[in-house]
Amino acid sequence: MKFNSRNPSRRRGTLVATAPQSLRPGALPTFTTPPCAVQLDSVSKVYGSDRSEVRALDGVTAGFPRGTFTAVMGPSGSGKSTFLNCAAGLDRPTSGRVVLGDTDLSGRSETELTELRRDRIGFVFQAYNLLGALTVADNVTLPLRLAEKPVDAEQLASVLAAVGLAEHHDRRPSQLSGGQQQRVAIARALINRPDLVCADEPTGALDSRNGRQVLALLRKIVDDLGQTVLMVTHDPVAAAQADTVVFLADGRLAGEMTRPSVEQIAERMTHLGEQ
Ligand SMILES: Nc1ncnc2c1ncn2[C@@H]1O[C@H](COP(=O)(O)OP(=O)(O)OP(=O)(O)O)[C@@H](O)[C@H]1O
Repeated sequence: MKFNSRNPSRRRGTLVATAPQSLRPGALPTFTTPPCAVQLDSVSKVYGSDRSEVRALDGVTAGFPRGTFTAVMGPSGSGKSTFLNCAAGLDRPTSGRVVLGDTDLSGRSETELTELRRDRIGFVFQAYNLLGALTVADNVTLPLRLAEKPVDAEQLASVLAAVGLAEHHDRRPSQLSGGQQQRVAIARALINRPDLVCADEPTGALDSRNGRQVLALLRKIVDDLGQTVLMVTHDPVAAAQADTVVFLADGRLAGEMTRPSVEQIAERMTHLGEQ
């Protein structure tokens, strides 16, 4: 397959290294399982000011090794979307830094961040965000065309085959089920062979059968293609597909679990909600 495996071995065990908080300025924490697709180093995000200030993230340090699948969970308002948005360069931390591969995102211009996101990060959203006027093939190759890169027919075919949509090349999104549309979105996220795939509630709009298929596909792109997936979810069933589940509470890391069961995740969430 041209869409090549970079990490066929499925990694388990400690995924997120929560480094000591007392880092010397400018130093990245030492992670036990390098290299990381993305690292957050003492990242805080504050919205508003003075009395309306909200500290959405509070000194979060975490690293996500390449070829791993991580779910981010926490109560509503705990900072999950802010965490994902900072990791993906969609939002700028108020302090701390985010390093994508070996690229520090701090101080980058909006244009540079836009290009980094376009070229190196794949996004999958709850609402699919496909363009209804375009065919499946044109939706999938849009990131390439926006970057003025050539569209390689073989690459397109292999990505569509990887998500099980080879037959639906010329269909419009309205001619597909919700699950199929989300698989188109995943193919679009993969077309650039990104360093990181960020998924925000990717099964939130799907019934359980389609949701299971999408989760199995996210698992497959990690196991077979060596992709790195960071997924925000409220759903313990979805999170149980991940190698590691990271919990947030009040903008801070509140622990992690390695290959937990649905029941273990649900129980942990119940206790987080009580805090
Ligand atoms: N643009 C913004 N302006 C002001 N406050 C914000 C903004 N975005 C998020 N917040 C606040 O930051 C905190 C964290 O929000 P965030 O959306 O990251 O949480 P979440 O865990 O993803 O929540 P949910 O599960 O409900 O989607 C919340 O208190 C939220 O109200």
